[in-house]
Amino acid sequence: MSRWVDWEDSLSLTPCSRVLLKERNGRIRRETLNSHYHTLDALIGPIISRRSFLIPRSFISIFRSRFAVFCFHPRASIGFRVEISYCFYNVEFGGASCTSGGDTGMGNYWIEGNTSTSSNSDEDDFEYEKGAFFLRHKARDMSQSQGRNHVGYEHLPYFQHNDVGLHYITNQIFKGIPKYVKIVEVGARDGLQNEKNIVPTSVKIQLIQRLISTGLSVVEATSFVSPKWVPQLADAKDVIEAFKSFDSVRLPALVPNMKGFEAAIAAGAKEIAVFTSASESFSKSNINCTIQESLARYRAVVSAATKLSIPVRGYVSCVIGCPVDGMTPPSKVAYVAKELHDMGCYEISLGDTIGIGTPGTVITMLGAVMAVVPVEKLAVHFHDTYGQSLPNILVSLQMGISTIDSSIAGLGGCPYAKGASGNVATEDVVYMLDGLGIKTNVDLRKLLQTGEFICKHLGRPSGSKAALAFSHKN
Ligand SMILES: CC(C)(COP(=O)([O-])OP(=O)([O-])OC[C@H]1O[C@@H](n2cnc3c(N)ncnc32)[C@H](O)[C@@H]1OP(=O)([O-])[O-])[C@@H](O)C(=O)NCCC(=O)NCCSC(=O)C[C@@](C)(O)CC(=O)[O-]
Repeated sequence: MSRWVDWEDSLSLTPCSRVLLKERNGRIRRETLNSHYHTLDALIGPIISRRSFLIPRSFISIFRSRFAVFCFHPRASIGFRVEISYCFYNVEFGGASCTSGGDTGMGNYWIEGNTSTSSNSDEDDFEYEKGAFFLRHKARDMSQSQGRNHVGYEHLPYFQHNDVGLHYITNQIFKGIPKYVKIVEVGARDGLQNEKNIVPTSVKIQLIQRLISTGLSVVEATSFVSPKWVPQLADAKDVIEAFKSFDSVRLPALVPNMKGFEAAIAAGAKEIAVFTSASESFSKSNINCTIQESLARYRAVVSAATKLSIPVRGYVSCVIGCPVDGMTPPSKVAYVAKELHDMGCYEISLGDTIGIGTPGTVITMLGAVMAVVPVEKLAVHFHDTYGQSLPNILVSLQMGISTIDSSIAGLGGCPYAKGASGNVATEDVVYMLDGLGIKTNVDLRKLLQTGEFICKHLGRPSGSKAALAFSHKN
């Protein structure tokens, strides 16, 4: 009752499956899985990574060796045997050898536990029934509704490469990168606020619905700012009201003062964001007050929100530089971030509003902020003016940041920041994170379809490089 399978074959081991690890010296170690594994490389990588005897170089040599893996059904002691001839993407690390613990490089693995066929049906389904909306779809229904020219994305080889083992591999180089990243989608607010032509409220609502359906857990919905300053978001009340009874996803709204806060609460907002700057000139041009005045305003807003148990996110703009004041001292960013943190903001998003940051300047800025605000309370918010967003995100991940703001199709820009271009595209961020083996719970395929949807409405190509590349392949 055994069969041979290739190492690329689907495995689908569930949490609590037990793995017996047999070393060449005959010693058997028992491991209990704490995650799902669908491929052997995903399984073996994390197991090895937990073992103190392993160093990265020996990891490579292990993967060049042959493995025998036996999988047993838990209730019957029968199973299948897997023999893996592992060539690690042709990567050669010359002279690699195992060190302490000795002889594990040619080890065998025996696996016992639940082997089950995996079902993707959960991923394909999305279903919600709340407030003014009633949606009950399969993802493909949504795709069909986008018309004949809709890009399918189903057959892209990319989608086969997302697994946990990848994180183990990338973590060898990018030490300490998080296993999970929370993406804060800002397309419906930051993405649209700069649009000249007013986007119909129904389109904004549809955009938010689609963004939710991709798996995003935070979708910034709108701003309760002066409609004279930002006419595009004058329908904030209608947008928030449409999602009044949504509980599963967080839909924060920006507020610049108490007036905005009260309007947001009246409309049914369950989370808000306040925004200030590390540059005096930008503060003046964006919210018509000094940094200190804005902080005083926000203390009142955060205090009122806290009484209602409304979480408040804080933004600091111009964390690298300002079009008027020039480069921003990192100490100034740290000061403003700490003020927001101390007044009760649960998370501080650091915005490179005009997108001039490079990994070098980002490291310096983050270093200063992390000295005064815990890293788990920080998010990064990059605009892609100089094409530096992804390297900036990568370096932020290495520094321990695990919350990233991004905008569908790379939409965006601040109307009060000359030279500010679009935000980093969510599609590009998810593509990179997937490629690093970092979990986001976001379905790239649905994201691409959502980007296509909004770009069609805006009548322009996507600002996402990944979206453009995928659409050319179809
Ligand atoms: C802050 C204000 C209101 C001050 O604007 P002001 O003109 O100094 O305010 P005011 O108190 O003198 O009031 C003037 C008028 O605005 C009204 N007003 C006053 N407050 C509100 C309100 N909340 N909602 C609606 N209306 C409001 C108020 O009632 C009055 O109406 P009037 O009597 O003339 O008819 C204005 O400057 C403003 O709305 N600014 C917002 C600008 C903005 O939205 N910028 C983009 C967001 S920030 C960003 O994009 C950066 C970020 C977050 O993404 C991160 C990054 O990339 O860096």
